Amino acid sequence: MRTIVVLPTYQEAENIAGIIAAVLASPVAPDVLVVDDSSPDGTGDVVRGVAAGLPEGRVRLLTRPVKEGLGAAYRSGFAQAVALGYDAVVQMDADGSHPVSALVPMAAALAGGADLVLGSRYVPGGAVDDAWPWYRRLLSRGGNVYARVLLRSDITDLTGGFKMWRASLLARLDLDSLTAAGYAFQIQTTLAALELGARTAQVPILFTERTRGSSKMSRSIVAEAMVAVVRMRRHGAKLR
Ligand SMILES: Nc1nc2c(ncn2[C@@H]2O[C@H](COP(=O)(O)OP(=O)(O)O[C@H]3O[C@H](CO)[C@@H](O)[C@H](O)[C@@H]3O)[C@@H](O)[C@H]2O)c(=O)[nH]1
Repeated sequence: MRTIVVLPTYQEAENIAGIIAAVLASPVAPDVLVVDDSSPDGTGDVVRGVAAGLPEGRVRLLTRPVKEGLGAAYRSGFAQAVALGYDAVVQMDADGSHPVSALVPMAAALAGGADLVLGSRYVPGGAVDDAWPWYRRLLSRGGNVYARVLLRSDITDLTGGFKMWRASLLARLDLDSLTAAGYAFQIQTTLAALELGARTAQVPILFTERTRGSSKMSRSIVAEAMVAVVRMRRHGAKLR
């Protein structure tokens, strides 16, 4: 199953070479597409240097002119991944927070018939490491309970950012209508998949706090998610 891992980056120059190497070494043998919002720290240059030393197509870089949020980066990356004809598309953070080892059980779940496999911190065997600040744990847990109750979903980690998509499902999403800029995009895309009748599976993951660089989480991202979930409850994933 031809797989590509989409890595959104903003200021990940310290992390990106290591995460690319770990992904390429996975038994799933994925290619990589980095979606960089013109990071001023030279993330794009690091990616170009890594790609130059590899066979054509193993590592690709999609450069976007300005920082527009996680959702916009994934919309661009997913569209390109689908257009390139891959069978499976993975989304994950580029800071080492998501375990590359989970790609193997995720791929197995997809091969077993799931259309969307979510790496979950909140199923048996899943966890968040102690280094994650307490307020982030509280925000993550609270945000998931809030979203699950309002959206009546049994998906345990709606806000998580580590997922493997069957490309044919991703191609059916009207990505342009899923306009959340920040992390609400994670909830929005999973809800859109459920609205399409997607078969889902959850794989336990250990989420580990990044050791280099900084989170892009912000109050505006949290506020957007709070409002977006209420609108999704009323209108569905497309917010209208
Ligand atoms: N291209 C681009 N990439 C971005 C942007 N904002 C963040 N990213 C990238 O998205 C990934 C996650 O960003 P972080 O800022 O490190 O996320 P976090 O605080 O660790 O939040 C985690 O938890 C959220 C809620 O559970 C998740 O939604 C999120 O994906 C991530 O796993 C990183 O690779 C980061 O470079 C952006 O505006 N543009």
